[in-house]
Amino acid sequence: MSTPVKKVPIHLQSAQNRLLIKNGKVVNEDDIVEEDVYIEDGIIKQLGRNLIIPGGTRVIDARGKLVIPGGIDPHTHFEFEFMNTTSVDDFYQGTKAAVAGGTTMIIDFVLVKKGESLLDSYYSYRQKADEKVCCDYALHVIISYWNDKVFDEMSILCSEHGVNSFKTFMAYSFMLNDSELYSAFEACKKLGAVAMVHAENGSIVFKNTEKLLAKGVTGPEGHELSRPEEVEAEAVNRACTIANQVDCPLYIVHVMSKSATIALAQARSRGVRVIGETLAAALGTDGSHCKNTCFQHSAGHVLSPPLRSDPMTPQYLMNSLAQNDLQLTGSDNCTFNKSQKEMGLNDFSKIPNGVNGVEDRMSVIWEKGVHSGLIDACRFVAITSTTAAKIFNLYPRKGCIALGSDADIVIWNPNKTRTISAKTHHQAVDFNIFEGMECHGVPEYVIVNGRVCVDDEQVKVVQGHGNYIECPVFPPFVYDIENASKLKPSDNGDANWVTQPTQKENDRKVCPTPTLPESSVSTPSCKGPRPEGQRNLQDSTFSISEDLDVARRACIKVQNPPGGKSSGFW
Ligand SMILES: NC(=O)NCCC(=O)O
Ligand SMILES: [Zn+2]
Repeated sequence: MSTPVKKVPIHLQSAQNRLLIKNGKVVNEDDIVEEDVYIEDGIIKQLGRNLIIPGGTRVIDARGKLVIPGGIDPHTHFEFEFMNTTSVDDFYQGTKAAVAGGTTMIIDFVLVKKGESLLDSYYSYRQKADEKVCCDYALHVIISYWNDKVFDEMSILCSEHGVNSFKTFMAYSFMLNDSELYSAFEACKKLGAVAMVHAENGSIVFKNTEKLLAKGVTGPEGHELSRPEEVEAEAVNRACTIANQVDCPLYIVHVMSKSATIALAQARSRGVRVIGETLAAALGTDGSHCKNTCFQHSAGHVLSPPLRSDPMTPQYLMNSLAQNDLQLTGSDNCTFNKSQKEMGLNDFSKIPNGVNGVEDRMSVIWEKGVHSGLIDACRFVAITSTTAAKIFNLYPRKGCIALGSDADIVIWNPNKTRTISAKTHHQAVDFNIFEGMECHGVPEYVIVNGRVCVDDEQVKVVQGHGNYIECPVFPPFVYDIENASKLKPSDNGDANWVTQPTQKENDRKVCPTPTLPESSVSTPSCKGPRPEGQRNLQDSTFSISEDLDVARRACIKVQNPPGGKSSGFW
């Protein structure tokens, strides 16, 4: 006989799904507004001061803190079968770590082995991920070979499965040649999908590797020697040329060097529609690990393209993000334990490529970008969340704090610090490339689809809480720039595209007509019966008193945040 579950009265059931974030500064990519955020059933339902909210709502006081859109990491490789092994962060541990660090959505890559079906590979990823993910996720699909059937399957993935992006490789054994890249980009253009590319000249890497090994260079230092900056920059330039020939917008993953950034910026200035992503790894570490004589340490930093030995690279990349020469950041989280890295003990080309970053990306970018004064909080939001949402056609559902948007929100305390360590991180991997880095900026609360999954720094994720998110084709921000620039989140909670409101309408949204003081409409308790074994998800302390005048005074829209406004991505 199964255990009976007590029924909860309907009004108490929904109280568990209500949340009010009070007194914080809401940061979007284009402004900072002092306003409260009311969430119900996973959706942002009200914004402003002195909101009328139902009794029993949990209240989180965000005074002195920033309320930002949850991070979107557009580049992870969880349980990725690669270089004769499998990455150790799976969809549970990987998304748990993501949430712990303030990322509320990830986009992973479906590995399609040469000759295998794209659809079958997609189904197998869905099967692996759906039951494990702690936050929402979407999927890019890898194109590792080319023929007509590949196009047919791409088309089905786009029309029936919400895939709107395909990644090609110019390196590794599954790289495409130029004519295959041409066909793959042409296909993306036809389908309205985002073409993505890993840009390194794989043929040169192969020849260099042979030469280095023959000369007896077998240690991890051989990794960067075999893939120097110009090998990355050449591929960036070639990929831009091919994409431009077929008039296909292009997304270059993990731009890791000055030379590659310059090649990308030059292409952009010629009018090529190319988007550049860089990594937390490249912004937070430099190539100094190459000089380390400890194999584990050096091998732990091996990824492709490599971290660069030029120590100015991280700052150069951050400046490029500030100036919009690069547009967004990912982690490329693809983690291997020390024992797996040892597969390359006698041959650097056998060290599984990949590092961590999904948990620490937000903190590292805050530290190196905002705390160091190179970017403002708005640009931080753009490069960690909003731009990814726009590119993959999820905006304004994701990537912003607006009426009708998903309640994927982080309460960010810029005054707290934490020190990164493999001993305390939530990832499965036994190494952390940011070990010992002190970061200002701590995600104190992380709300995923309306549920508090980091609660006063305590991680309380639920396996399977995340959903697969379908990404529609033809993202306006990639394919229809003129119209996209007129679009913004709706004012009525519909999360649909609407034209820009007038300033008056905007002010109304920001400062709704003051109503009764909150203390007179809220119930100072949310405790009540709940089903056996089920916690009230939104239980917490409740602040009763709030002075109306203070609340009114606090309703200030910051039009020009310090450090300047952030810009668009073309
Ligand atoms: N980047 C890396 O070294 N590993 C993951 C696979 C890839 O994206 O190249
Ligand atoms: Zn990758």
